[in-house]
Amino acid sequence: MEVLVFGAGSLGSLLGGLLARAHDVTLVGRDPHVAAVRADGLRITGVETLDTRPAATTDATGASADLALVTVKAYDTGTAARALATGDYGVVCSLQNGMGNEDVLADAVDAPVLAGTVTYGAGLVDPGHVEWRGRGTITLGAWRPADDAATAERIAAAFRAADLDAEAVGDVRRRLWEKLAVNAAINPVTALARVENGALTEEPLAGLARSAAVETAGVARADGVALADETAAEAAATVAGETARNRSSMFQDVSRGRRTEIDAINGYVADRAAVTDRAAPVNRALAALIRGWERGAGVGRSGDE
Ligand SMILES: NC(=O)C1=CN([C@@H]2O[C@H](COP(=O)(O)OP(=O)(O)OC[C@H]3O[C@@H](n4cnc5c(N)ncnc54)[C@H](O)[C@@H]3O)[C@@H](O)[C@H]2O)C=CC1
Ligand SMILES: CC(C)(CO)C(=O)C(=O)O
Repeated sequence: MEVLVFGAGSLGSLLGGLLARAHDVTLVGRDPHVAAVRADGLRITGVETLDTRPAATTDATGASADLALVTVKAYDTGTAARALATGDYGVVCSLQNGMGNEDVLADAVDAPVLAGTVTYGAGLVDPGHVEWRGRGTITLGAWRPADDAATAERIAAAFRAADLDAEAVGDVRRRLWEKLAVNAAINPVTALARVENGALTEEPLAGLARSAAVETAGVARADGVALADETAAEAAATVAGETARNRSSMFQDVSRGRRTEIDAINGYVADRAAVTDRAAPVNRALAALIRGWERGAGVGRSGDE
């Protein structure tokens, strides 16, 4: 299968490098990483060590592939969608955190759209070198009713052919909302308190994280997705415990003075709450605090706004 990975950062480089074991992969990213991959190939270390040679480019204009995976940060999805719209793809699949990405892609591209959640962990350590930080699962599903479920099965099988753990599911919207509840609970709280994920398993932060997750579940239900309060709260608590020594991606972004994915996480929950006439004071406050930090830090909002 020809696979184009749009967003060759941490996750895109890991998945692209692993997929290159079985497929014809092109990474779309930025220099100096792309230049390093073109010159010397892509090195994966960590869980396994692997040297691969996917193709790499900084410009996807007019490209084509059987599958386009989208692995940019959520604030870059609009740019990715516009670039993909100039090409020809059999399927487009978002593997990003947060909500709203699939709708942006579906509005732009003339192809079936899949949504996915990923629990693999990755970090770009140097140009041409990605660290594989944790095994996980890729869960895929058709985004719109018109996006055939058999397509999700076929793409999950393509991941498995490259020895990745992947499954197709019929309830991908619920899976995305559950992951959203986890991220809404863990990411801003750890970023603001500057603590590892494990700090959310006890007070004084456990109650705050739980409130964010439960509130997200209520908004999901108002949006037509059956996510119980306790399922969301338990998912957040379980992930915080299982990733106790991790710094969440938002904590890492804030520590490095980089823009966060707050708009697609707590910001999305607060926006959907407003549309459905619900209050979401916890998510709204967390979003305001992180946006306030971004503004104070002068973190660029040059992406899609
Ligand atoms: N890193 C991880 O372990 C995981 C990340 N995720 C999610 O995956 C998404 C990506 O995360 P990361 O890989 O950590 O971010 P990242 O910032 O490391 O990678 C994104 C890459 O996309 C590139 N990019 C953005 N716009 C581009 C454009 N127009 N043309 C070419 N390249 C472009 C950036 O240069 C960057 O290298 C996020 O939504 C994140 O929440 C989900 C699960 C695990
Ligand atoms: C699940 C969690 C919270 C793990 O750190 C994550 O997805 C993130 O950091 O963005």
